Amino acid sequence: MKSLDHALDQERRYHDRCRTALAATITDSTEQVVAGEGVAASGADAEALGYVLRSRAKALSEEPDRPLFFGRVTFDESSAAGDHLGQSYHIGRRRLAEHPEAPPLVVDWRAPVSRAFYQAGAHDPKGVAVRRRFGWTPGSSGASEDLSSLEDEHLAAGESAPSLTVARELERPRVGPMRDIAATIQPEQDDLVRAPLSKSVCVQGAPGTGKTAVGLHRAAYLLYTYPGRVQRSGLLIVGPNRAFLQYISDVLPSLGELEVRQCTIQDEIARHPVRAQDPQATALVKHDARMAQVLRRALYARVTEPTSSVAVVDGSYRWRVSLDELREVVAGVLAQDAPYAVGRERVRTRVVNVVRQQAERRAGPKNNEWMRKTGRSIAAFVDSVWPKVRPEEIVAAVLTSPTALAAAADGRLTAEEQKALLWPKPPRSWKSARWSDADLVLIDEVAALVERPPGYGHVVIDEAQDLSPMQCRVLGRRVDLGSVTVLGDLAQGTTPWAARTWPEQLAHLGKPESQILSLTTGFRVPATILAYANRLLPSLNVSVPPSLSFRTDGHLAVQATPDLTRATLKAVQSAVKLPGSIGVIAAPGEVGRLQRMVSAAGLNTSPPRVSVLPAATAKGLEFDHVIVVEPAAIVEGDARGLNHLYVALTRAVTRLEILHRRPLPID
Ligand SMILES: Nc1ncnc2c1ncn2[C@@H]1O[C@H](COP(=O)(O)OP(=O)(O)OP(=O)(O)O)[C@@H](O)[C@H]1O
Repeated sequence: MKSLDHALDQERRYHDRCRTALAATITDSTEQVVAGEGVAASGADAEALGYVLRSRAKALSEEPDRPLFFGRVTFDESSAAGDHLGQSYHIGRRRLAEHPEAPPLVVDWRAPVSRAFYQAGAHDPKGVAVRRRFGWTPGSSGASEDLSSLEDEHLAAGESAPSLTVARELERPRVGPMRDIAATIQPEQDDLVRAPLSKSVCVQGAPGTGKTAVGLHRAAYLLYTYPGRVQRSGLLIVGPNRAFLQYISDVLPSLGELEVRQCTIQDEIARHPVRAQDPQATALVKHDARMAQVLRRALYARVTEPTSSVAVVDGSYRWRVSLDELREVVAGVLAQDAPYAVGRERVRTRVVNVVRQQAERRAGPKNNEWMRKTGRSIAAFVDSVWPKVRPEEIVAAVLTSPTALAAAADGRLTAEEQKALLWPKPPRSWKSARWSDADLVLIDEVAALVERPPGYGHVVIDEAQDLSPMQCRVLGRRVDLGSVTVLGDLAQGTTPWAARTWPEQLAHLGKPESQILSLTTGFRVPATILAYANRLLPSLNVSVPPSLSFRTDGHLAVQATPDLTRATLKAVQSAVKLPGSIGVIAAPGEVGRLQRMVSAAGLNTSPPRVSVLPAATAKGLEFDHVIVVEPAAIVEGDARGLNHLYVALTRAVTRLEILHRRPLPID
């Protein structure tokens, strides 16, 4: 006991030293902003240097006050310890040193040396003699006295026991947004987080296995490990909805990464406001991969064969390009399969070149100005064979004109599917069209055929099972040359087009080479609740590896009641007496009424602890207490109703209460 107290005291003193170093770093960075502007060679350099220093000072000062390390590894004298023989390192969310050249007091969790902290085990200690985990008072703002416990594993001596610190962290009540898991990343998660930038991975993971956490930590890892490449090419995180983005919004900033774009797929393609909603039959056709071919045909139907030769007046000369030559030019450019806008310019350039050859034979070399002028003089010809188009115009034509649609969709869509696509009341022109969500996906498809969109170096896609083939294409073309981290669970597919297999989804994303891996240890849902939810799996028509829960705690109650409203109110009233967040999940039609009831009963605390929501919105979120109201109503009226219920049941961190009046749709 005495030696433990002594060790704790030593570590608290070390933490004091780290705090002093951090305070000095913040002061230094702020001073450097001023000094940096003075030392730069030119105004532009000063601007650039000032920007870097200001960003660093801002990032440091915006970091929350919190403990500066969470772990420590001490290497042994074996060859497995490599360069770190006998060394000891504290590990935290950011590197800390007393001055830039000094050895670090704390190493960043993403540094190569930290890997041993996450990966070492008694079966393979990786040169680690002792792994130490620190226990801090929950919510600590980093006062050294808050260091309340430490736990040592003597790995080299073959000692291995489940960590109490990790278990405590997993069982902590969840209030507010998602937390980072840098202190407790598990080995199978760490492998995914640290996969090289060039590698595309697809993670199939049961509810609560940490897919979202892994995706966010992978983003932070890539930014740290490949700073130039990733920042230059850009990193994008795509989530299913606003509530989810809000929920995850604190994780990257808490890991020191403030500037990553996190958005929904709708945000990424929001060229117009969404002002219409498609019937499901229509949306299903619009989201089908065959629409890509239909739209391509519709776009290239605008390209027509030249019908007469072209004459160019050039001072006293008159040059001619024959019909055969023009046809050859257009056919040649079409065969190159370049983006539509590039093709249009190539037609112009090639015709100009034909004219130039004639002109140079007769009148000597021609300069760029001559080329530009000649290009302008054949504008009418270019417009006639390869007209300028707006993507909206092409989509509107397909949705308005049965003949244009039939020509583009012949052999691809059935007559019934074509009928489902046509607008019941077409707008006067595309400019006054009321676009739906799916229409924006179609517009993006055409826009990318016209001109390639700028891409990202890496895209992390969460809840990827829910993307339609056409949405996959939206993201795929934005990461054409980069890599992806695809995260999802086929069993949680709730959209009408949700994927049934990963290879299919990856093909739509244009990343068929991605390695498919699974996470099978659940960190959210306690074993009893998971076992109950898993009874739905055989009915979900997907093949997913079984998962096991890390958590043995938890409480499950299933209650039949004649009065659902009263029972829900009572359940919420009892839940608010316990710590943690509360989620009431019900059929969409019931949500408004239950929300009003919760407000009327004065159960809305500030910050709010009770959320009433449908399963689709609860996706990706978690609550300490979940109250699922009338499972039969959640299931009915939706082809993926059982998947919605599976999502609802697997949001619970500690307690799940199921209230029902009708028979349960669970065997
Ligand atoms: N290694 C870990 N240490 C501590 N907490 C963890 C760890 N891995 C996951 N968690 C926690 O488990 C919970 C579930 O994680 P997460 O939301 O990332 O899972 P998921 O697989 O995306 O779930 P779902 O499919 O249901 O959306 C979160 O609270 C997360 O912080």
